[in-house]
Amino acid sequence: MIKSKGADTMTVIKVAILGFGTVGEGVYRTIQSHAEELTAVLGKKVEVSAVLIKNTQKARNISEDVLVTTEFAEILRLPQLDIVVEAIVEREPPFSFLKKAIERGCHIITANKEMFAHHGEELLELAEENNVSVGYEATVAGGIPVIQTLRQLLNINRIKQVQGILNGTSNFILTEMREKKQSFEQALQLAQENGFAEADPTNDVEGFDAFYKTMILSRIAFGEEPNWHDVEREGITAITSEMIETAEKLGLKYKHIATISRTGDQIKATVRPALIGSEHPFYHVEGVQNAVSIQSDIVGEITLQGPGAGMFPTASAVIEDLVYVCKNNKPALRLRALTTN
Ligand SMILES: NC(=O)C1=CN([C@@H]2O[C@H](COP(=O)(O)OP(=O)(O)OC[C@H]3O[C@@H](n4cnc5c(N)ncnc54)[C@H](OP(=O)(O)O)[C@@H]3O)[C@@H](O)[C@H]2O)C=CC1
Ligand SMILES: N[C@@H](CC=O)C(=O)O
Repeated sequence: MIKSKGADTMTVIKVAILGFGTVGEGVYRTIQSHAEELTAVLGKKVEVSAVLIKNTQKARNISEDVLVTTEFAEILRLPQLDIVVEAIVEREPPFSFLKKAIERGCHIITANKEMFAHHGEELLELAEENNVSVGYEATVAGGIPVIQTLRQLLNINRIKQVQGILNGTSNFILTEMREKKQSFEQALQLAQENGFAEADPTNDVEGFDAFYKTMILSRIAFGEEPNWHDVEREGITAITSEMIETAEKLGLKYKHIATISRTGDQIKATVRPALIGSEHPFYHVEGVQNAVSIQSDIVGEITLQGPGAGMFPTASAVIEDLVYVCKNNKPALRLRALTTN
């Protein structure tokens, strides 16, 4: 049993969740299911005060004392608001919402990699000016704590290369096609039913989702991104069942792999399918699992693996960010400065 302080002497951390789909609902449920742990770690109770939605016709299982609204302005008018968690889709309106939240003095946490790849720098700068923190662990590799690993635990190591399976939907589809002989369409449908794929799965299967995640990782690992136009990006739509079967007979597997490396002052990245053999660290990474392999000068190679999408793995990343932003009540960490090899 976790010991917590007396509830009545405690102040409360008030949270708004923007979006109540797979991720938003997962965060809401996790704040409820892990209330005791949150209170023990933070010394304060965490309470969801408001949820932003779009469609008022959907039935939702949300407590009656939570403000459920389609108007972000209503959330901003709440008398106390400490953290805004964003789990919406696309760049706008999420970017505008988060800017307003920062200006109101809230810490922000986002799972929205498309928005963050485009506007992360602006949000980090604004957060610094407003003395609040930004959590974005859920933008890359679902439940794997790769951002905090790079940001907090590999500060002195000079990173040479980061490689990853960064899209859970693509890895899930390729695995289903190989192991269960499912068609691409059947596997995609299953990925959607499981909440892995985006509502519009184009970004997943055409490699854009992995591309955005790669650019976010590049900023953290190398302090900069390659020119987006120079990055070779390809999804998995050209891979047929026949190609997968032929590869399997040769002991090979198709995996969708992102690679970022630095040679001298140049950052290079590719996001594309690759045929790999059993010697590759990603050969046994199957289904919705993601993996990230980091090569750096002191430690050598580290590979992190875990669920790359889905309700609770993503909620895990958000909830750990919640603790991070509360404990680091100071300007957001600047991204890693470029070091020379
Ligand atoms: N699914 C996953 O495994 C992961 C997703 N992500 C990212 O998290 C974000 C959310 O993903 P996910 O939960 O899967 O998406 P969903 O499609 O399941 O949910 C999106 C939610 O956003 C709400 N919404 C959409 N537009 C607006 C708007 N203009 N104003 C208010 N609410 C809006 C929807 O409202 P309504 O319910 O009313 O329709 C819905 O509740 C995305 O950016 C995604 O890329 C990151 C990691 C993993
Ligand atoms: N649609 C994404 C969700 C997590 O980022 C994926 O499949 O990886």
